[in-house]
Amino acid sequence: MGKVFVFEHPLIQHKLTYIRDKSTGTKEFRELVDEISTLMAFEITRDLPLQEIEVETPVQLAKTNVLAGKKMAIVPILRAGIGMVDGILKLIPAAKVGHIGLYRDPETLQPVEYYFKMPSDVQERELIVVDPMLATGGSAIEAVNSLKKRGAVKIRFMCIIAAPEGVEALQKAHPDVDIYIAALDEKLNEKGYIVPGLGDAGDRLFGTK
Ligand SMILES: O=P(O)(O)OC[C@H]1O[C@H](OP(=O)(O)OP(=O)(O)O)[C@H](O)[C@@H]1O
Ligand SMILES: O=c1cc[nH]c(=O)[nH]1
Ligand SMILES: [Mg+2]
Repeated sequence: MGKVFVFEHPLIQHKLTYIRDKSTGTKEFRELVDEISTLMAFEITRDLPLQEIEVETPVQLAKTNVLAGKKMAIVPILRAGIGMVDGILKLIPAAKVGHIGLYRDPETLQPVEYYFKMPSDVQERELIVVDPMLATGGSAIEAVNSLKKRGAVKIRFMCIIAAPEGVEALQKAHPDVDIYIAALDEKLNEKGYIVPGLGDAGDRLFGTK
């Protein structure tokens, strides 16, 4: 079963409060999503492998660590996932970026894929699929299905707010995928929105409502 990590860092929790607030406008919402994504990237990279090298300090030779150069890619689910990419790239600047276009049909809540473009070596990369919202889990499950179809094997999923229903569904469909969350909310409402949530992440990021 995939592990679930909830990032309870005070800075993340503080910023989350302001993206939930309906009076927060597009500019500030976008900036906060960017900042939260950077903070989450700091937490998610805790297990990156290191290798020991030697450098000469002004005093003497020191054995010290550098990143071992893991191949990574960030995979935003369009549209809303785009809002998380730059914040993550600030900490992992060499990561490649693949895009999956998916929208959730408002009636059926089923995901509809309209775009897919990955780095050519996707099979070798460690992938972090990102989307601010994990609601029913349909979009995340479909995104991971599409990646696995192209041979991806190392996949993690990172979102800002998740509903318990979505976490359970994603764990069941893809038990090999660990899930990283800033806030695990109460439930879904009858329209499939996360409660209390923050509303429609894509609309709030891009000002389309
Ligand atoms: O877990 P689910 O029930 O599938 O819902 C979550 C999905 O819904 C939202 O996207 P939306 O369909 O609104 O598309 P958008 O990003 O273009 O606004 C959100 O960004 C997720 O991708
Ligand atoms: O609460 C929700 C659920 C799905 N998608 C969103 O953007 N928000
Ligand atoms: Mg949306």
